[in-house]
Amino acid sequence: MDIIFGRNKKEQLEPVRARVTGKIPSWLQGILLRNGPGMHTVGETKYNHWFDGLALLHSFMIRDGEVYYRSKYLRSDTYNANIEANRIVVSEFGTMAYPDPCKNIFSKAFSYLSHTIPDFTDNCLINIMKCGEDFYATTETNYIRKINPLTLETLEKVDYRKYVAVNLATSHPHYDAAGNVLNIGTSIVDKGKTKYVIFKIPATVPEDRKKGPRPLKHTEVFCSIASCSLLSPSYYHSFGVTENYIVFLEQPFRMDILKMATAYIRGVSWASCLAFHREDKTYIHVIDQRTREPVLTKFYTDPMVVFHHVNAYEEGGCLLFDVIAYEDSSLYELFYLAHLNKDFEENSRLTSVPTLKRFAVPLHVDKNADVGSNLIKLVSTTARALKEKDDRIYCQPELLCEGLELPRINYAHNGKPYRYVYAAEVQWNPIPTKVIKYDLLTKSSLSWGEAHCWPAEPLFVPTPGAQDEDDGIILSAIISTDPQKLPFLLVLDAKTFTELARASVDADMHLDLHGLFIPGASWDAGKQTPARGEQGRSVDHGVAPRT
Ligand SMILES: CC1=C(/C=C/C(C)=C/C=C/C(C)=C/C=O)C(C)(C)CCC1
Ligand SMILES: [Fe+2]
Repeated sequence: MDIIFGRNKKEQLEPVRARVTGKIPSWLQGILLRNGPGMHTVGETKYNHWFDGLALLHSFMIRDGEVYYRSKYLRSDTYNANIEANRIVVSEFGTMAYPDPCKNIFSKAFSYLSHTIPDFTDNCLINIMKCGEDFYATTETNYIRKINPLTLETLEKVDYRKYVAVNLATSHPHYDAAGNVLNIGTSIVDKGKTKYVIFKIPATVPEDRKKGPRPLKHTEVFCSIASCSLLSPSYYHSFGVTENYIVFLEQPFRMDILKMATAYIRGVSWASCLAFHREDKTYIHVIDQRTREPVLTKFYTDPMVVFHHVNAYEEGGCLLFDVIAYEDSSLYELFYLAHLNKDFEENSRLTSVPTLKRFAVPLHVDKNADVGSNLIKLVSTTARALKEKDDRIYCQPELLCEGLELPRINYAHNGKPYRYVYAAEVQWNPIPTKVIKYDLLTKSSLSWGEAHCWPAEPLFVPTPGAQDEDDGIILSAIISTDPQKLPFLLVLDAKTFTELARASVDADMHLDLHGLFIPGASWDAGKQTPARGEQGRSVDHGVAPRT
């Protein structure tokens, strides 16, 4: 596993042509752009956690049946400072770093104090976000980094706090049909309050106002939700939207702000300030997009940890939402590199298996309904919502499928009824071995897997003019631990899950996290410039909004 997690990856600055076997559909033209951690050692220093690794962007440019690959480390301030010092000098999720070991006692004390309100990292390693015509590498702090999607060059550093009062924001924004971005972040003890702030970044802005980081300047707060606790807000990684609602889970996996404020002095990581409170509940917040107000009914469920929402939609007066849920926070524990690299099989067992669960929330609660009655009358789900005596509603999910993570859907169905989930198959071990397609209607699945192959998140790209939800292809970057096998871009028929093609790349590819597909875009492999003037003309976020 050291090959996958331990070793620093070499960037591939010059585009390298892949060896294609099979046939890539001729309509598939564009760039698959992805992000993930690629470097875990700087000089003599090592990160502790896989999510700490320095962001390595990579892209597969697909044109006329050919594929070109390139990769480049994000030149974040964090990357530059580390490389210059030849050691880790910026703290990440699982690693607390000390920039100035030789300073005298006074400057050390000052450094401690200035870290009380920490300046987080700009090592944006999780995902790629599209705002208007611009692309950003993202993590979960207040920083995002603009990038050139064609050359993978790092551009300006953007501090969300300039536009909206958030200290943290997710790497999983949603996009509406016009390409407007909807995201959620946490505002920590601002004016005596801790809240979750839902904000919107418009895809387009009026001509005369096009100055600065354009769409971001026009960010607006959509709605705020007060945190249950001032000093221990929930940690969350994503949220859900339907046509008219937003669903946000305030889960009992919480950040302890006082612990965070003293973490630097105590020499512990940010990760050690997160804890799962198995004695607490998970609160389900539902926001009406039309009024921009939270629905007043109190919905809750059992304690759980959710990283990825899959989809949400409305049916028969109910809001249904599907998530990958865990019974504890063991997933984050397992990604400590010490667990991943030694005795992999033994040390990397999850104590709870990721499970696809469907929740149903009644949108109109009958005040006269009996206490204990189930308010969900849908035939399509066994999920229940039980009325309690204080008018609170306890939601019991339907268990749909076990052993999957990194879910994606046909994004044209985001917020709407849907049938298929594409995901990586994981069982008791967090590293995916297969790509799967789960059919929510028939509760059956199809899968692709190969010995010594480790697939990344599968991404769905629709066939032009597609009729069926699964009319398209699946793209996944596969790395291999077989020294005889090169890493490759896998192209599957989304309907049948048969392999259409693979494009093997002679490069040091990393296991990545998330990304998107930019249809139509292409760079000239030789000149490294956009070809056909189609740069970022439209985008699929796994994929839909055509702006
Ligand atoms: C640096 C930093 C953070 C980073 C979190 C990261 C990097 C999370 C990655 C999560 C992933 C990849 C989940 C996949 O399911 C926090 C805790 C937000 C806050 C403190 C500073
Ligand atoms: Fe994620």
